[in-house]
Amino acid sequence: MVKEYKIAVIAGDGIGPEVIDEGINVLNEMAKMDGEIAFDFTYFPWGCEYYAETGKMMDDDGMEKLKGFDAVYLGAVGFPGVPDHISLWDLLLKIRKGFDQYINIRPITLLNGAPCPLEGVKREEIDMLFIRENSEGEYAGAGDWLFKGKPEEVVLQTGVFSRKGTERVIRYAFEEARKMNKSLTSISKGNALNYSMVFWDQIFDEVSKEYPDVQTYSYLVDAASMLMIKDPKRFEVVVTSNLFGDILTDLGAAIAGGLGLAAGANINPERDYPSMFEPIHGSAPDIAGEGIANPLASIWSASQMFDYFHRPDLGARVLKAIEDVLTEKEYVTPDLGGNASTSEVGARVIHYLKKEPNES
Ligand SMILES: NC(=O)c1ccc[n+]([C@@H]2O[C@H](COP(=O)([O-])OP(=O)(O)OC[C@H]3O[C@@H](n4cnc5c(N)ncnc54)[C@H](O)[C@@H]3O)[C@@H](O)[C@H]2O)c1
Ligand SMILES: O=C(O)C[C@@H](O)C(=O)O
Ligand SMILES: [K+]
Ligand SMILES: [Mn+2]
Repeated sequence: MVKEYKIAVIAGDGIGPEVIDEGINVLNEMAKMDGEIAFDFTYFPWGCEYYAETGKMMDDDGMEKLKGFDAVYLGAVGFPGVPDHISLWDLLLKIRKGFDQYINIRPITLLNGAPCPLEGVKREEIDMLFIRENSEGEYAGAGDWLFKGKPEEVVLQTGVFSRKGTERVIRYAFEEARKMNKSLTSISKGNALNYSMVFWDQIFDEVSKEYPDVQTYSYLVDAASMLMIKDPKRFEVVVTSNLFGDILTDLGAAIAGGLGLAAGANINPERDYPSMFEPIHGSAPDIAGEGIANPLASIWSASQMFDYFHRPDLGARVLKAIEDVLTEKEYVTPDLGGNASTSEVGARVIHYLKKEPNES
């Protein structure tokens, strides 16, 4: 019996559609080769162009439309002409929050063949799994803008850390660390953020008592960003807040091959709502339309989708094909020092996917 998964595709803006096309080719090819699963893709034209035409980033009943899907596959949102806070809040954050995708899984792993700007670091020393809080914190959208335009103008942006929200992401991270037999590092800022991060640290301590078998570390975010460069092997599973996780995973991407190689999964662990898979990069307006965007991050997020659908064997095969392409180096995009196009890289991944089971 073939199991069919219904995927909502929001390719979005800029390089989004370019990289998503390649990810979809990989998903289809892998499914075809496996024979036991299949995908049914439905495309939604939402994003900044849609906004320019309709004044909306997505349809009013957009969330209702997405609800019945097994997953969302997203490219990127945001483009010059639409304020970034509108494109982010009316589409990406709306989905993350509306579908309670409170876990953001971002692997920072230096694959074979991927370039690393750090000297003297062994490949296996960069292998982290970031678990970013994805529903509240600094991104709660709580605040105010008072006396707009007046001399006494004041803005407030309030971090919201609920006990439920903080506990569930920390507990999720402990479970992952236990499963993987790895240490867990919490990254916070309890010295300056005297409410939110003192609370975060307290919850981390509380939950850690339930996991005496998991080795823990705790760093302030400023020191952590330095240590990720100077001594990346310290970090295995990492749990951190929404904003810190956003920043540190771009930093992580930089030491693990760049943004063109960094994938992320927005997960609703209870599976009450669809989860969403996307490269962590944005729409890259500076290279959009040139056909040179690196599709490997979006293909890696397709691999995360296989993991999520209980087929880690297929996820691992996709990742292996990405590594084959990186190791060969002949078909990589300019960000990785090559001159291949987006579609050439996608085709090369499929070439290796087809080869793998028998020949490697
Ligand atoms: N999740 C998302 O959809 C998301 C994430 C980040 C930024 N954004 C939005 O994207 C827009 C651009 O933001 P930005 O420039 O700060 O970040 P960005 O990630 O789009 O680009 C940063 C730099 O990395 C390069 N880059 C990114 N992805 C690449 C790829 N796959 N291949 C090769 N090079 C790549 C870009 O060319 C650019 O030089 C903004 O509107 C922003 O709000 C969206
Ligand atoms: O979460 C965000 O701020 C949007 C984007 O920067 C991301 O990392 O997904
Ligand atoms: K993205
Ligand atoms: Mn980001």
